[in-house]
Amino acid sequence: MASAILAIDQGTTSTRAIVFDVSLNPLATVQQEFPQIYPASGWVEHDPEDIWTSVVATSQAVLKQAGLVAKDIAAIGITNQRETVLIWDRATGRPIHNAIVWQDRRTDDVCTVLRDAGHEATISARTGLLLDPYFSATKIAWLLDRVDGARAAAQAGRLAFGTVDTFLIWRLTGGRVHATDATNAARTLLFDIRKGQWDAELAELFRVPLSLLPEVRDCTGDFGTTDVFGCTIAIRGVAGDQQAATVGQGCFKSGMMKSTYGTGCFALLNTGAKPVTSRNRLLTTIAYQIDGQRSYALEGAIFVAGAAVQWLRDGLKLIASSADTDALAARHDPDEQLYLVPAFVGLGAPYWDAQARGAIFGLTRNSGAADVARAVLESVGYQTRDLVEAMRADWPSAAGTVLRVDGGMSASDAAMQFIADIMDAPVDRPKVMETTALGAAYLAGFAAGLCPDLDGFAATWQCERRFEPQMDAATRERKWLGWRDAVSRTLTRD
Ligand SMILES: Nc1ncnc2c1ncn2[C@@H]1O[C@H](COP(=O)(O)OP(=O)(O)O)[C@@H](O)[C@H]1O
Ligand SMILES: O=P(O)(O)OC[C@H](O)CO
Repeated sequence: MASAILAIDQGTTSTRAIVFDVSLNPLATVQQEFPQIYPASGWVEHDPEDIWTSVVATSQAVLKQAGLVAKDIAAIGITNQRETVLIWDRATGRPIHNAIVWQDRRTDDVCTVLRDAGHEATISARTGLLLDPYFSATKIAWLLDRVDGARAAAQAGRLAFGTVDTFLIWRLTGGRVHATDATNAARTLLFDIRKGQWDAELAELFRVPLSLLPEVRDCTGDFGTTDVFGCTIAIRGVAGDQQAATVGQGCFKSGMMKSTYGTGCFALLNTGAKPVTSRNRLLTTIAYQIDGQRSYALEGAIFVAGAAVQWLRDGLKLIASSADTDALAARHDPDEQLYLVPAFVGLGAPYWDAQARGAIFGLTRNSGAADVARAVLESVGYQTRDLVEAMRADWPSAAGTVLRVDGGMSASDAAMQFIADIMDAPVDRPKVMETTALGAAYLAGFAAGLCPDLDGFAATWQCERRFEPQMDAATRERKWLGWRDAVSRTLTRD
């Protein structure tokens, strides 16, 4: 009898496949990085075939590593980098262009035009999002306008759009299923998060034909079956990666919050069955949808967290591996106070300034590599506090909330300690750090009738380490004011 669940976590810089047993213990993990393509300043693309081959290769390898075969897999869960746009030919399955990645800023001018025309309030009220190139809609229109013949082909119904989940489902099912889940749909700027359906007026405003869009299902929906791995396996769980991490962290009660430190950093605060409108430029999003019931979250999205560590490694070549960051930063001079504002692709929440660019402040002749590394780690803490302050202002009952952390960069003890220090609040790191994949596996396992209900699953969450705040109040305040000043100097608009 099938006794395991395969989670596919298709992230921004790498794809992971993880096999869990039905008690949701991880049995094996295989990870593969794939190339980032930077065709112009502020542009970021992925080759869809790199995404696809990395998914197939890691899934096959993880089965082998766990000593399993395809018929041992009861269900597949898929979780993915969100907002990233793919368009493909329905007849051939061939993408018409590289994927335009969520970090890509090429459609900033379109967003400015729409904002100046006064559309942002309506768009925000319906989608919970803001007019920023981060989201999918303007990227879809860019592809339709810039790829030869694409708009005509779309109008003739020959093309399909999808975020990465949808593309993978299409490929895995051999083109039989064109579907997404509500959490991914909620990131497109085309989805009414209160009604739970595509919004025809927004589709017209963004010039996206409705015929391109996938069907929207529950996170625990039926997404068809795949024969790619040697026998027929059901795809039963789908969620955007930040929402999957919210599930994997067991943040099901209103007031619970998680923050994931991968390429970027995304904090989600569960606000329950009713969407909360932010007055502080946070996003309102769908946390998960099960049996047609939506739970909502306030989200703070930061574009650069671990990506700044990658910059230390690949750009500045100060470290050989991301894991070396803490050791280098530990050698920093406490009298040096550098601030790195990592606005490499603009700034996300709560600033939303696509034109801002990164800067380092406070350099002296004594500043060295260790000080820069320390500034990278601290930048993640400052940005987290930016988000949490905005959340507390929007939703005062968030005040006593403990932050549950995960993602590749949560392995950095120094970064996690600094987050606790600068927020003056405890930070909990779970035993299972692969919470994104765990969330996808749980959704698939629950849908397949193998896993307990939400409360039963939440009760299994275990803390690996709690980081308690240790910084004195005066230092915290001084550092915080320095960060606010540094950010204000990088902003290009109020
Ligand atoms: N020990 C570490 N210290 C600091 N950063 C780390 C560490 N390990 C991984 N990272 C960073 O975490 C990020 C990868 O996290 P991951 O969750 O895999 O991201 P994504 O899903 O966005 O691809 C990379 O940017 C990497 O530099
Ligand atoms: O792939 P990650 O973990 O960097 O997450 C990316 C987010 O989903 C973008 O919104």
